Amino acid sequence: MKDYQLYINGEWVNTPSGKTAEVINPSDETVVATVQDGDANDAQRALEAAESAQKAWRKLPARQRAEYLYAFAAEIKARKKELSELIVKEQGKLIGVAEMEVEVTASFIEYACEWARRIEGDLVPSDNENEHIWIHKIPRGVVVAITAWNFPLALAGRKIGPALVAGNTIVVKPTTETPLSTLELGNIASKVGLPAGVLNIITGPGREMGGALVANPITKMVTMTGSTPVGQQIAKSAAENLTHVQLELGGKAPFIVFEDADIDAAVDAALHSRFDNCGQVCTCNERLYLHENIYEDFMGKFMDKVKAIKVGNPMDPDSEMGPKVNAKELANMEKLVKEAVSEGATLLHGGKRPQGPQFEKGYWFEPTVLTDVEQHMGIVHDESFGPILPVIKFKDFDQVMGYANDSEFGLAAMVFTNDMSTIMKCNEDLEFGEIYVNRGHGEQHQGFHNGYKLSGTGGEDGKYGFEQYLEKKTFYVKFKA
Ligand SMILES: NC(=O)C1=CN([C@@H]2O[C@H](COP(=O)(O)OP(=O)(O)OC[C@H]3O[C@@H](n4cnc5c(N)ncnc54)[C@H](OP(=O)(O)O)[C@@H]3O)[C@@H](O)[C@H]2O)C=CC1
Ligand SMILES: O=C(O)[C@@H](O)[C@@H]1OC[C@H](O)[C@H]1O
Repeated sequence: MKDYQLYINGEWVNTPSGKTAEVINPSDETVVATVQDGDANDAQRALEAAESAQKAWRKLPARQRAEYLYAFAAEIKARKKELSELIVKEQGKLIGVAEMEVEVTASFIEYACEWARRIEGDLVPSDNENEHIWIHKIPRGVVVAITAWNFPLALAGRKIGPALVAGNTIVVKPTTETPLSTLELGNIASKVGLPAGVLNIITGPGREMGGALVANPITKMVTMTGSTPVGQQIAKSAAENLTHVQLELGGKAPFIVFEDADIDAAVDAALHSRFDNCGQVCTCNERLYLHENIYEDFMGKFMDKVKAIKVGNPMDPDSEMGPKVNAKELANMEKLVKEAVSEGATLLHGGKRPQGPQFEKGYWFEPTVLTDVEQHMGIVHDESFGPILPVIKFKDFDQVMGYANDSEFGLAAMVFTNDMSTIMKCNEDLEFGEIYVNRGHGEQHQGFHNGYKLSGTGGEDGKYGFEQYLEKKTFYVKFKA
């Protein structure tokens, strides 16, 4: 079993307290590895290393910074087998999906590298004679990245790439649940010769270490992916130094199937957008709205597929759904189902740990479908972030728009219809940052992953996500007295 350390200033070091934390395999509750249980002092050390390294890193031509990151991405791909198996062990993701996650991590970084020659400012005419206005794009300084457990490596790459290409340096604090694949990026940084201090990776409890990273005046930007309550805490703390924040938080995506939809396509998309990665994706189909005239047809086809989902060992290529990430999340699944039934919902399928000796250990939960659900019920408003799907009938466009927007979240929505007028009205009326039409969820790097309301602020990916990592500096240049 490996005992990981902190990666600070290009070296592997222990936290002075000597405290460690265990990382548990969600499939069988065995200990995968230990990590340092770091604290605020380690946060300070990492921030100082990043601050010192940024002075030289920012002076490199962006193209040279990108060369380092292209090599970094290539090494991630070269270690695909090791990294994907580590992701399965720490998070319980299916091996095939973990392999995709490794590819996506490299791809996030390669996409960021494409911006190296596109960090463009403005040359603006002045109202004064013999004067120019120059607006430069410059790096912010030291970035703190705090990540969640559902795509641990990809979420880290999504932030490391743009942060470093833009000329910042970074301190990454992965979640305590799934830190291992992110820590391996320290070995990759050393392998490709990334200058010491440019990338730092530290582990420790979010409240203490994460809180210390956010509150420190060395930190010039915090980019965080995680829950809304923690994101709100980070925003409050960052306000003390007016630190720039980029928050990707919770969601409660509606999946709306209109009467004229392609039912077979909608069934397939609704299934994968709910149950892939055991429902642990921020843009998951968290509530299914079906027009009353296609309800029976849709549900007949949909339930056949739900019942056929093979829950099992994520290392088995035939498995179609693995476990929840930890005991706390599993308990929350059981709580949400119990509450929904007590409010009058019908448990149509699932709702409990699957039967069998292979499921006695681990955090297993069956694919679950709830019907006879009313819009006021808690399951329609509280994010499950797991394999639970409430289903609601609707009569017309206005009713379902009201249902969909009746949420404190505004990250993603999915809509199935072949009517262009309906699509355009959805574009007008839906209060979500990311809308998928006639397909399931799944962002692309050149888009913009942007949450409204309590789903976040700032957004990431694409041109607008890259811009978050840059500050502007304006010069008024009088070139003749
Ligand atoms: N919008 C998006 O793109 C995504 C959103 N999410 C959301 O994340 C949630 C699940 O992920 P989960 O990891 O449980 O989220 P959490 O909010 O619990 O944790 C996210 C990160 O924040 C850290 N943290 C916790 N408290 C603080 C604090 N006070 N200050 C600074 N950092 C802190 C955690 O550290 P530690 O774990 O060590 O406590 C972790 O690294 C779901 O709500 C899901 O919707 C998930 C993925 C993508
Ligand atoms: O954060 C999420 O859950 C999604 O944005 C997910 O993270 C990395 C993958 O590329 C996305 O599907």
